Amino acid sequence: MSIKVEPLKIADVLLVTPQRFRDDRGFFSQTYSAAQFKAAGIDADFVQDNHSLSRQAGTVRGLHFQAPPYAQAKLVRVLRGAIVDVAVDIRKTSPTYGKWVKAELSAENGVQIFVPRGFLHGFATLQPDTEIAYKVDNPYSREADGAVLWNDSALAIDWGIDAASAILSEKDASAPAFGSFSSPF
Ligand SMILES: Cc1cn([C@H]2C[C@H](O)[C@@H](COP(=O)(O)OP(=O)(O)O[C@H]3O[C@@H](C)C(=O)[C@@H](O)[C@H]3O)O2)c(=O)[nH]c1=O
Repeated sequence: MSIKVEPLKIADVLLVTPQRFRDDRGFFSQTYSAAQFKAAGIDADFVQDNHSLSRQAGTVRGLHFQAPPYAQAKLVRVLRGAIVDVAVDIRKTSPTYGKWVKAELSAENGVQIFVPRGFLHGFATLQPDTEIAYKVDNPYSREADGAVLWNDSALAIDWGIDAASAILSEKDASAPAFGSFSSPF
């Protein structure tokens, strides 16, 4: 059993692809192994697993963060359908502050993304009935939960969907602009 780990352009954000053992029945895959992630230098003690379903293609969830002491690293994968997953660097001392990376994750490709603490995170669904599962290394806190506007022109994220028909929660649709956001990291 092995995992392939590839840094994205912001090198702390990683694509992790676990091996799939295929046979006539389908496949088997270890989607998370503490020992292997540790050996690969991925440093997170996950404490909560999340699962969400987005009914319509073009649903956007994000851009989200939890402020310290509830900051969360996330390990995201797709169970059904496909997403474009985006991470924005909001570490104030980082040379890539305000820059983003993205990756396509699908049930088919089995690719996972590791998003460290200190990033905004969001995704857009590319297929109907897309389900994702993700691990986080700090519990949910309603008070620490925050958002930045997903399609802010200052961030200029290429989501690869039709922005005019994107489906958002009320909270995400009215999230503050990046320019008026003060990063807690
Ligand atoms: C994220 C979360 C939400 N909730 C509740 C709060 C609310 O009533 C309901 C829906 O919450 P939200 O609208 O924030 O769900 P959602 O928009 O799916 O939020 C998620 O988006 C992605 C992009 C992330 O990165 C996650 O960390 C999380 O922020 O679920 C929990 O109880 N625990 C949790 O961990």
